[in-house]
Amino acid sequence: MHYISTRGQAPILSFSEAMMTGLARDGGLYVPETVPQMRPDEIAALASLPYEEIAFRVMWPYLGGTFTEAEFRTLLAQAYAGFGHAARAPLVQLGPNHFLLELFHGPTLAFKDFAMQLIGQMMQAALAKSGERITIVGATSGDTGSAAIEAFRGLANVDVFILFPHGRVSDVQRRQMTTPSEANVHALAMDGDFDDCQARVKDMFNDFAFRDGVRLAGVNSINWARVLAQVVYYFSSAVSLGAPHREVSFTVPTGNFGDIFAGYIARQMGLPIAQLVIATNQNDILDRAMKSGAYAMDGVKPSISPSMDIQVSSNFERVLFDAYGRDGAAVAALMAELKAGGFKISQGALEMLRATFASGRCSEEETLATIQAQFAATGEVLCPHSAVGVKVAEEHLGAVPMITLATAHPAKFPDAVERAVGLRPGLPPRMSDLFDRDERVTRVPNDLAALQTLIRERIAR
Ligand SMILES: Cc1ncc(COP(=O)(O)O)c(C=O)c1O
Ligand SMILES: N[C@@H](CCOP(=O)(O)O)C(=O)O
Repeated sequence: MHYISTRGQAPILSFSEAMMTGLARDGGLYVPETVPQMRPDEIAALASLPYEEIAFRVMWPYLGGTFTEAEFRTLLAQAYAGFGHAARAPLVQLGPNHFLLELFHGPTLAFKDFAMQLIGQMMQAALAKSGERITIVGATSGDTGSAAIEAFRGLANVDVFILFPHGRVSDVQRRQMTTPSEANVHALAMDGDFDDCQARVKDMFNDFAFRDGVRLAGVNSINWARVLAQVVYYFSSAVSLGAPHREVSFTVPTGNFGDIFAGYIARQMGLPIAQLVIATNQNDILDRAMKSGAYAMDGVKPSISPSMDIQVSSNFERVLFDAYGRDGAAVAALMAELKAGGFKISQGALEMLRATFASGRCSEEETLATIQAQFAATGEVLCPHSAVGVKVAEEHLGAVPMITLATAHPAKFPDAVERAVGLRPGLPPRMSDLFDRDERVTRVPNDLAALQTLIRERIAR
């Protein structure tokens, strides 16, 4: 199994190399050279298996001998042992043909734990073999950062630096990042928005002297292993509703396009997915791009679903690579245009995208109204991101069962939930002292050189 860059100019890597590399050296993202297929009988056999076994069968063909079967099963068991629900990703019914996939039962209460807990295990195992030390630098709009810190805190051979946009994450998200006391955790509150944080991380990867000097690793969804781990719950939920004998559709609250790209990969592998619906908040660049064919930036507007306040949707590059017939030069040209504000998607590529994805947008008022309506109708308390998904899914309901991804626990966004339903969702008991813990955070400018100096100094200590 080999991994190639979406821009066509970087070395071809194995799975373990791609996992430890993060961004490709030509600035692109790694994708599998060919997508492994699962036959209908293999998919049917997943029904009623434990989540970890489904994960094993879905992911194993991608690993190319990085681990033995026994090693990988152990890593999976360790990754999901800390989840607060036996099913890991339970499905609840919202309506006659509408289901909610609860992805917030992991240690930091967001879907990021599914991949981050496993990457933590896989990277540790790889580092134990190589004896290396790495520096993880990640960008977050709130959830990736807390999940990464939880997965890597206290490890002897890893420093983890997380850039988050100052003042633009919820108090719970910020405290999840700033209260761990381990010396290898570095929470950095940066001036700017998430796109700025993500751009600085990519700049660090594109500065080879820095990248090689600190042995930079990435745990954002630029890392293929993140996407791969998220493919699993598309299979687990679809088979529980009758796939492969019955088609299902998914609606995915979308920002950086990683989660829905995982659904796209599940479809490529053979899972019968009728529709993949992109759901955006008021930062609706993806919905506009799907409707108009123009990917045009118009500034990030802070919202009550802050984790999706994103304009530079990193993984869109991965699907563009396929939409442009895997032409790396064409993708590189589009990404160069994006730096100047946007690009026009070619007619052929747009047709491919529209054949695969539908899209919709949810305003702030609609988000609040959806939280309220779902609570009244079903008792389910949605986080604002999941509410964006539910609202857009409702516009796409039909004969095929629809699964909407619930990406975070409502307690991570208590202000928005309280505005909608008048009650403040509580954190699980293990986090009940989150607001009593001391915070440790460094305020940093949106300045590459200053960030690099800080990182070099911290890891030299
Ligand atoms: C709670 C929540 N929902 C949805 C998203 C969007 O996911 P993606 O960036 O993979 O599209 C994010 C951030 O990524 C998130 O944190
Ligand atoms: N919403 C994310 C943004 C980063 O996305 P990633 O999937 O690329 O790590 C967050 O919560 O940080």
